[in-house]
Amino acid sequence: MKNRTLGSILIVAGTTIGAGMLAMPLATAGVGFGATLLILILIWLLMSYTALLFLEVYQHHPIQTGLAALAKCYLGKIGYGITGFNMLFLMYALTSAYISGAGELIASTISAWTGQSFSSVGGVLIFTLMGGAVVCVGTHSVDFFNRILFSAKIIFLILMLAVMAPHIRIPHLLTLPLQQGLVLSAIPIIFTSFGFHGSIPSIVHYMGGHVRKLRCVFIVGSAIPLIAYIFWQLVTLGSISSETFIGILAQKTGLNALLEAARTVLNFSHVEVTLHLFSDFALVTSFLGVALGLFDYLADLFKRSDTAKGRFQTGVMTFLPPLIFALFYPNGFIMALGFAAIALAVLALILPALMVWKVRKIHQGNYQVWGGKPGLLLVLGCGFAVMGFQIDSVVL
Ligand SMILES: N[C@@H](Cc1ccccc1)C(=O)O
Repeated sequence: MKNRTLGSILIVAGTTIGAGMLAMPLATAGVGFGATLLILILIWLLMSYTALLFLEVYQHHPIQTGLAALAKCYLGKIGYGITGFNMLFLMYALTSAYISGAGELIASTISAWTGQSFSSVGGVLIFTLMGGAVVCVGTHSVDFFNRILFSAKIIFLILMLAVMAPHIRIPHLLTLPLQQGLVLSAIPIIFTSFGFHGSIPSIVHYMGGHVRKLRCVFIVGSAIPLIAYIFWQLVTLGSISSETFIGILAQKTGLNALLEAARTVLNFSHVEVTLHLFSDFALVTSFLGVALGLFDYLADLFKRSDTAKGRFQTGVMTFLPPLIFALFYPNGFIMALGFAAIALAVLALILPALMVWKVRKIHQGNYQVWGGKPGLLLVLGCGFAVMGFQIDSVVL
């Protein structure tokens, strides 16, 4: 059983650390390290708190119950519909982000190899065909690739932090926030980076619903990304001055801006290569997990058969909408991660707060998360605030 606890902690940390992390320095370039650190800690507290709220709900249900079924039980048909819609929206937005991010990386690699500029449209098509094929072939192939890539992601994360650490310059970390607006628009991206809540049902199931162990899994599993993100922000904001970063962001967008900043400032090829490889692994592992979830969800929703023809049809439904998004918005990586925050705010904040509100009226459970009604109201308020910040940054 001990192994399962450790395994679950790693699943939580592994699902959380992903492509959102790559967008973080781009979103916080003008925010300054101090403010970023505060936001990271607050969002971690919020996200681990709501994972515990889900646990409080689960103690009254069989461990195989899914999120939508829980919502139906406490929030009726409307709650069920809203949850299902937001799950789809979240998975589509994330898959779109991963496809456009990976397309950019592939295009920049091919350009560097051939010495000729290769458009990100080509990169997007190559990635969708390859990644889509792996997912359509089935869960076994995803599991196989994921194990290797997951280990590579963690190794390269540590390696990348180590090679970038000597380049930290303290004055860069002391820069104060430039504009309040930048802080607000960075929040949805950081928020998405702490998301893992879609995996809560499978982890509760895997751990047999053991509340004490699951508490540890969610707290420790989400604290590992917090530590990784703090170091990541230290090395990126510490080695690249915010003026340089903003200057580069004005010319280039998305992931290429991050790589370009590393190239101009750090000027060491091994740093750039490590950063590039980490980005590849982070994108691909996030993509496989989320795209497989979306594929299975659609297959179930539209009752597609498990034959080659049925899987092909589901594959088209899974990948065509994100592909169209990535083709229309070649630099849509950050934009799509921001949109994901809207659906995640519903699923990871508003939904658990409302469910626990109802649960406490109906049942007398053994396990009750600390904080009472003010805690739940605060979570609800944060949910609407995150949605508001994202909508605001799109509209302005
Ligand atoms: N945290 C993930 C995104 C994610 C959000 C919600 C659920 C699952 C995954 C990332 O950074 O890529």
